[in-house]
Amino acid sequence: MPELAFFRHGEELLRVALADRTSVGRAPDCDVCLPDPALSRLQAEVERRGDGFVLVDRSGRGTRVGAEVRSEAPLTDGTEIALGAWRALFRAGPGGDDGLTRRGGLTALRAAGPEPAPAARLRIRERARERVIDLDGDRLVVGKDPSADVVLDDPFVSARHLRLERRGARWHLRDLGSTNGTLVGGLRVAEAELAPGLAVALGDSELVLEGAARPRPAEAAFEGMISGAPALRQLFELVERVAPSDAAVTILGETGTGKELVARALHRLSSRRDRAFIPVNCSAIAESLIESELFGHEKGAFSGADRLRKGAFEEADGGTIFLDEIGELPIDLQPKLLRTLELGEVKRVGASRPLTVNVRIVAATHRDLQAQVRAGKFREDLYYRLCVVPLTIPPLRARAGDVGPLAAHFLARAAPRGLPVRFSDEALEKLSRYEWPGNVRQLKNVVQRALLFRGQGLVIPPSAVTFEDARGASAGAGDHDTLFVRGLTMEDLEREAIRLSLRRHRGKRAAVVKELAIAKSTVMKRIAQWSLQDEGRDPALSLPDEED
Ligand SMILES: Nc1ncnc2c1ncn2[C@@H]1O[C@H](COP(=O)(O)OP(=O)(O)OP(=O)(O)O)[C@@H](O)[C@H]1O
Repeated sequence: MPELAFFRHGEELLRVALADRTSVGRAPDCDVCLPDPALSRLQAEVERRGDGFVLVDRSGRGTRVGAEVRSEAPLTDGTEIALGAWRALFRAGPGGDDGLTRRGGLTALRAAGPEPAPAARLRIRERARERVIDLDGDRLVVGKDPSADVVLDDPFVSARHLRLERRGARWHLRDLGSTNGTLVGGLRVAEAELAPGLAVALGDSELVLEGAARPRPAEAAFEGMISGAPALRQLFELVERVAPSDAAVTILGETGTGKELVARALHRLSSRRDRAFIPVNCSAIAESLIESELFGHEKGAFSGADRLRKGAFEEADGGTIFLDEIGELPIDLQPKLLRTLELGEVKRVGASRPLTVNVRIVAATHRDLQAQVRAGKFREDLYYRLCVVPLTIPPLRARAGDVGPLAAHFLARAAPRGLPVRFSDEALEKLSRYEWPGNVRQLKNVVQRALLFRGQGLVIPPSAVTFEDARGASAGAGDHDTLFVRGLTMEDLEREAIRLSLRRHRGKRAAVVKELAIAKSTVMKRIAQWSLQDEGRDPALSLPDEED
């Protein structure tokens, strides 16, 4: 179910499931009341529109969504909303019945059957009295009425004030329309997931959940990344450790292993998280344009440069630049990048003076960079500057056990709303025997195709699981501009064409419309239909219509 997760000082304090309309503001009658003087009484509302959610500012001053202050903004998975000292993160749909659950800061595989619920207790503070009860059942009502499961002798508590409900290993609370409201961590809430240790205030009384599963703050940063494999979990821990520093990180791994997801997690876990994350794919830009793409150009610097253009480094100032496919960076440009790394300076093409920038560099490559150095294609000094912290993502074939959970995850995301499709045991077997040259990206494509090929049934047979030729639809190095058509439907092709174009143009819809010569309304419709909103851009800064 779509939800907003609320963070204060980096700690996730509560989650609120989104109804058709959820109000957020300072006033006590908001669904989520944030007692923050920087906010209006009614700051914003999150409204369901069609299949998606939109944030509508009600303060008249705009609400910060991602990097910009907006009066209205569609929300995509991972979009951040700044609310005074609070941050809210929109999650389109947390792992539910796809066999996955989040634990220990990461999305982790549930071994078999439902996640065992840790023994939870409820500490009840009522004026001078304090007691602790075990939460044995699945739900209980708290109120003044003698029929309530927990009866409070408090004149400011309503007869049936709130309900606590267990969902898997977690506890949710719902205010039952109480007169004086329910406050969690100082927020007035209608419905929220409870973090253990956090006080729930009702009237003059307080409830504290103890001993239940606690979501860790880093969880949001790895949003969308699935793994039960020990190697990947160790990597996640390393990411958490190096993220706060400004050290240059290079992520090594085959194509489609999730290098960009890790780069985004590094950014989200750093103090730069509220600034820009700018991805640049060095293999997707013509060699003649890379310098201006990275460093910008002055007006008139070359023919066609009819206006000044800031480069990616300037755009990323204060934030993070992600140099994907760094192994493809032309050798003659490498000294310029080295200079930027050493001095924090960039010089626009055609400029006489450099500019100072403060950018954290995260690079990635599927190539063996050391071999590139030996072959004279990559400068050794640049290699050492970039690889201060090398992070290696193992290929999918080396992560036994990840294929099943990932397939279930992608299936749940791709299946029409509420359709309980699943892979047959034979289909799963076929998936787990495959070598996955295109790694997780290829698996995602295979799952989407299997869904289309399954016919009418709810159980996907092995015949619907088809693989592309050895290189795969997206499996080759630097093949973002190439489509392999064998086994693809027209719909697959259209989706891939739009997806690749979005990646090439860093998510800019107007550029996609121009490049593909498709009507803007069609492009927007397809992006929504196939959930491509995040392609080519940082979801946290996702502002779909703004730049067009
Ligand atoms: N562990 C994971 N859990 C869920 N999705 C994943 C995971 N790893 C990768 N993906 C998905 O696989 C696709 C490829 O990931 P990503 O673009 O980060 O790979 P990459 O290594 O940067 O690829 P390339 O080298 O081709 O740029 C994306 O759709 C991403 O969301």
